[in-house]
Amino acid sequence: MRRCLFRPPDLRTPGPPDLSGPGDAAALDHGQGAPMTAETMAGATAADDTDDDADRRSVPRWLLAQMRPFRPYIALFLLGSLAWQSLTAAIPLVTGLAFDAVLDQDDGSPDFGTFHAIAAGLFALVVVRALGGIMSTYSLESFASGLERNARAQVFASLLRKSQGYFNRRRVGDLSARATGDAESLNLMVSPGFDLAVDLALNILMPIVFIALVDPRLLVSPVVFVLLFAVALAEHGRRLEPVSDTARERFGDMTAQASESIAGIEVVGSTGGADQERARFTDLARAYRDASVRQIRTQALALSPLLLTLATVGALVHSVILLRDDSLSIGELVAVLGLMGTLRAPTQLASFSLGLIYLGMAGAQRIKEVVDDPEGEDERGGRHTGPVVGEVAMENVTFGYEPGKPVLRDVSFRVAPGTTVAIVGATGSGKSTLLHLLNRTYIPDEGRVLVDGVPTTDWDIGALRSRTSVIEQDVMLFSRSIAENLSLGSDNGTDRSRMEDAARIAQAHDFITAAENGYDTVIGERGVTLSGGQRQRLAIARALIADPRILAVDDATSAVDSATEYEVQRAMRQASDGRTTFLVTPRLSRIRAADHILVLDAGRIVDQGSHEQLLRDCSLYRRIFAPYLSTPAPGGPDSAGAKEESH
Ligand SMILES: Nc1ncnc2c1ncn2[C@@H]1O[C@H](COP(=O)(O)OP(=O)(O)OP(=O)(O)O)[C@@H](O)[C@H]1O
Repeated sequence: MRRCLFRPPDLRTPGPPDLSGPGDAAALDHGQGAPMTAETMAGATAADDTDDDADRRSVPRWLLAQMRPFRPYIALFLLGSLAWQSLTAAIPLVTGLAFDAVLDQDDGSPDFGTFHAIAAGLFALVVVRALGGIMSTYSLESFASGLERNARAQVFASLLRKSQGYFNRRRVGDLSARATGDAESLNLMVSPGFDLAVDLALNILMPIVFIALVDPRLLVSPVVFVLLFAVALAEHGRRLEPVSDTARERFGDMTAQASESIAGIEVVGSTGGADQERARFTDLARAYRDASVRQIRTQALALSPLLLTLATVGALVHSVILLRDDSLSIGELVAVLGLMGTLRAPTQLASFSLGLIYLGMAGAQRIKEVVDDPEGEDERGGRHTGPVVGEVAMENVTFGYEPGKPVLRDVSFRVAPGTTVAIVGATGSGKSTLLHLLNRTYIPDEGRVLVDGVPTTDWDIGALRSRTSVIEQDVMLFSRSIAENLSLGSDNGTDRSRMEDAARIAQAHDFITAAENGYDTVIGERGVTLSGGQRQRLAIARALIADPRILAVDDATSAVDSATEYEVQRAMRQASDGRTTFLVTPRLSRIRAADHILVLDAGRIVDQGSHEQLLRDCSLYRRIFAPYLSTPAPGGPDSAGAKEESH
């Protein structure tokens, strides 16, 4: 082979997608642009209506669409390969002429003049062949890495568009395996997979053309070989397809398990579940290894090398017969055997090439499942934009994470802008779920959520979310600088003074500036770790930078010490000032101070009103707060976890 392009997959370190470069940017645009998306989306919708086989058949079409932007690279690659292969096939022929010039002259004396001319020609052939090789290698590598990068970028972009419900139903590790390992399998499919396949095709075509030039009668052996080879290869591919699919799926399972264990490492450690996790991972790693070994074993069982040996013996016998009849010269015999020899390397590598192509197809299938899957696309978003004032209402809202299992039932309320609304209820009654409907993290199954009188499904998602902030129970911070974490998703985030103002309100400025690099301190992996209270205050600051009109706070301060809790509560109070605030909190003082309180019981609003009203009229509310009130109410304490403030 002219190049050694294959790098074992496990030795390669895929870098981050490089989106630079004009040609590549165009390619990426094409990969995600309207015409192709429409086409592929249409394909996906059709595929949903048909069976798995139909979906599998559409994978080559999807792949072709992905390859279309790389047509110039493909053309250069084919041209370079053609130059390489035709000149490689010509060399034995020219060498044969050199033999004839020296050995096979009628007068018995060698013709050195012709010999030197042929030698010079050979040198020129070798130089041109080398240039062809360089051109094809460069084009192929650009094509392969561009395809991988585009696929990766498409998976990532597509995941960012999916709704929360989509992720609830899938394993994060499996999804990231699609953006990494499966995208890489596309690269390997092209280089060296396609490269070897093109070599194979040209290496079969060229010798046949040149053998026909020597003597058409000698075509018998190679043509019979080609026909049998094609049949053997088709059968081989049929066996490779399912094992390749399984290998990619096992890779996804293994990655999903690894990422879940690492994400939950705290729980794994604290529950002593490390051995269990290790055993589970070992099982999945073994399943992946077994699937890969099965794939390679299937690859190795190709018949083509045996067929080639038989064909070469056939060509030799045939040539010797023709030589005896004086129909063939020694030089022609040398040329024919040389041409048959050029078939060896690609024939041996045919099953390897096919294996990579099938692995790439399996990877493409898994990538396509994400990219073309309309499920979870947040497409019910409308076009309504405009400033959010902050009036919020729910009208007969019913919602469940799974069909037929409603978590919220027939929820209705309406609050004016600037109202602070506390939501109380037993654990699991749907308090956090209600918050998630406000910024359309989820969409109700029935009924409507209205912001300023407009259903959230009619709002432009960006316009709605830019002025609606949710502070989650579990604060997610990225391993980036504090400043980058604070400015996440906010147009105002780059303004340092605004950021500092928000951090002051959130009671976070002091501990941020006390860190070695202040706002540029990197959190997590490579930087400092933060306490639960500090993380919460950063989340509050992050929410405030966006200057939201609607603030939803899922407050779980019970996990922090009382001094920190005091800081967090102070921050929460200031944050809600002048904003429509929805508050899920265990702090009685915060609930009592709310303008409006919703009492949830098993997903239904059983009562709503002010603290005094509810104490008077709502028995559930009284039961919840009985332990903290001077006059105990009948029924005893409830599990809502409300507690009196310590400061
Ligand atoms: N992502 C999810 N997928 C499926 N079910 C969920 C999901 N999140 C919550 N649930 C279920 O919905 C129900 C309500 O959960 P939710 O978190 O809204 O209750 P909550 O009142 O906020 O509880 P807590 O006070 O314990 O935080 C629970 O039965 C819960 O198991």
